[in-house]
Amino acid sequence: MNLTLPSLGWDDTLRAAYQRHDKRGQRPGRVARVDRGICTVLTAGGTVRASLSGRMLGDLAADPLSGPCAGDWVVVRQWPDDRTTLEAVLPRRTSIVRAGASKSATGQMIATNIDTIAVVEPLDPDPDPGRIERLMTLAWDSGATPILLLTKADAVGDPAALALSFADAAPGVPIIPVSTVTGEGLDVIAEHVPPGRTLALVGPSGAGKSSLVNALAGAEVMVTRTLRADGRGRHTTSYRALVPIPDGGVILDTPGLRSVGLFDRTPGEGDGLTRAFADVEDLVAACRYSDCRHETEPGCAVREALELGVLSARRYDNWRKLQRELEFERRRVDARSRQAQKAKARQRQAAVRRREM
Ligand SMILES: Nc1nc2c(ncn2[C@@H]2O[C@H](COP(=O)(O)OP(=O)(O)OP(=O)(O)O)[C@@H](O)[C@H]2O)c(=O)[nH]1
Ligand SMILES: [Zn+2]
Repeated sequence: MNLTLPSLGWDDTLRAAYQRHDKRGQRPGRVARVDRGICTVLTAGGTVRASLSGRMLGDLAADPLSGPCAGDWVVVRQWPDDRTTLEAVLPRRTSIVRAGASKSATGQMIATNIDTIAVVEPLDPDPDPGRIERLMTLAWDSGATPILLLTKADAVGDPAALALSFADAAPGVPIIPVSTVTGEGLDVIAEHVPPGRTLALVGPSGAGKSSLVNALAGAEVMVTRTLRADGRGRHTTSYRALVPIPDGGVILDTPGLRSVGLFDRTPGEGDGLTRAFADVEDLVAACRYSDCRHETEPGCAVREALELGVLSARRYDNWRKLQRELEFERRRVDARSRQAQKAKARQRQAAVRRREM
């Protein structure tokens, strides 16, 4: 099995974006991983390790999210002295950002250019619908198409019935019971990742993500052998980050992706929550008052659905909780960007004063 650029997702849009970078010594590639500023990039000519160009470093200082990240399509440049630098990041189709855990206002780019994002939840022990909803919010926000994988289907009596009972937690999303023991559902997952497409798995530790990656990759040994054949086999681990599915696309699997939480992609939008809770949003739209707080107001469609049991109290409570979390995150991000703006203004004033002296 050969890893070609098209099998990794290289297409006409990317080709067009690459055009202005198309010079001698430069070529496109896809980032498999980033370790302390060194990027492992898969190119048509093999795997290369690239450091950031001066301009990329400058861009990065101005906007931390502009830096290369696993999944990015990039331009690398080969220098006569055999150094390789990363010159540019091509436009991203989708991205997963983790809310800035500490100082940053912008958050951290975790993975990009994902087409299908699988929320992975085990059927055994009991699945947690709240966790599914949380990750669905993240999945919708990324711009990729979510699917829900209920793993360890072999460990429960009636996986199909169980899957149905979780339909509420993920409206509008394909729900696929899978087992790496019996192989159930693996072909269905593969259908969601045709050649050129990228799949990412998110879910709790122990949900069975590694087992799924191995089962989907199937021909893991073959991949390793191909790597050795091109003489650059020493970076085999890099392929753990972008794993090809035979006759299909690739799986992007990074440690960062495995531990994502909720985040706020674009301050002021929170679109993922709206989509993950499309049913609740529909109810809200049907409330008599547009500023309904769904407490004691007459004509409240949300309360009515709760009383009728159409909407579960659990799901409703989780929706409110995630809303509060996003609101908190948004305020935090706003405060940080205000601080950053003030700091910039002070720097500018100081510069002006220096010139005037
Ligand atoms: N019965 C059953 N067990 C499974 C299945 N898939 C995985 N397991 C078991 O579940 C455990 C966790 O599987 P992993 O694939 O390591 O889970 P993970 O999500 O990668 O966990 P992290 O690496 O911590 O993120 C292992 O003991 C697997 O053998 C399955 O389809 N059926
Ligand atoms: Zn209401």
